[in-house]
Amino acid sequence: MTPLIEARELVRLYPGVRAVDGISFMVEKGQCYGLLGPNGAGKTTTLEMLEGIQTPTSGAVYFEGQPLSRAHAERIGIQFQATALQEFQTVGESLDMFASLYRQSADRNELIRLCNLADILNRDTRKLSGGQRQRLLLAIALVNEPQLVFLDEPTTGLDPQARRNFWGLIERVRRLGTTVILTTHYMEEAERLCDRIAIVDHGRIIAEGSPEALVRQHFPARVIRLPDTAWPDHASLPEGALVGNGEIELYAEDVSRMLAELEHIGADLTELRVATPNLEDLFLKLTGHALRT
Ligand SMILES: Nc1ncnc2c1ncn2[C@@H]1O[C@H](COP(=O)(O)OP(=O)(O)OP(=O)(O)O)[C@@H](O)[C@H]1O
Repeated sequence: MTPLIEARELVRLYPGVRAVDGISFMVEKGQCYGLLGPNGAGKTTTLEMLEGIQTPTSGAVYFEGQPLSRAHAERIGIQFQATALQEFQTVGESLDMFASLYRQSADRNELIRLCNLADILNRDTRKLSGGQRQRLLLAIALVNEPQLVFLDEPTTGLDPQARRNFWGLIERVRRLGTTVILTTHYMEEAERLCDRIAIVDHGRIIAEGSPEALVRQHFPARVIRLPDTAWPDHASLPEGALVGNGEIELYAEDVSRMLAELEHIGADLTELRVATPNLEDLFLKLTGHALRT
């Protein structure tokens, strides 16, 4: 199947900076694809090349197998990090103004319902909370009923509740069949929303795949911890076990089997914990530095 959009060997140079250094990936119709990486990794620059806003220094973007052109602009929607909303406009007026820029526009009432804007339609756009502003910016990105919507760090700066609400909204947009490409530096966001992610660092993709598969591939073993007092005196510790700070740490690729063995030797499992590595751990492992630096 032809991917909806494809980045092929994208490079973007600025004076003294290789902002994007050879990025390739494909996004299928209906997928949610995430570019995950720290500040300055090259996510926004990559997105802007996919959107047609920036010209690659080399490489190319293909939309349904064709080189990206102006004709594709009608089929994409963009939620910018900081779209300058017009002053002295209400939410409703702002929506109408953006809708008037396109030949085809979404049903107004459906868009208002989808993005939960009914209660703030008459509010001045300067008086919106962070979450309300992001909802309006998303509605604006969807105003032309795009097949593909780009969200650049859509929840940066939102409080945890507003972030979760926004995730619910993106899930609704996906259920309508819209393809989503987003950038984020929240691994929880990528894990929750994305079918596939590319981990970007220094302008390159250092790992790509579904969040679960990436974590499984790089961390086949789960960490099992239990207090050292829980270990029966007669039993010897398995190879590779670590003891310290009053705890025993064991590694298991098959957690159920390890639990059965522990039960068999008579270990006290009351305070046992199983730690599951996440994308943050993966990022640290791959790059040697934390995601939020
Ligand atoms: N117009 C520009 N001129 C010069 N350098 C730029 C320009 N835009 C971006 N850069 C540099 O390119 C690199 C990648 O920036 P980019 O904004 O794409 O990263 P990012 O991953 O989106 O970061 P953030 O999460 O902060 O938005 C950075 O080093 C940045 O300083």
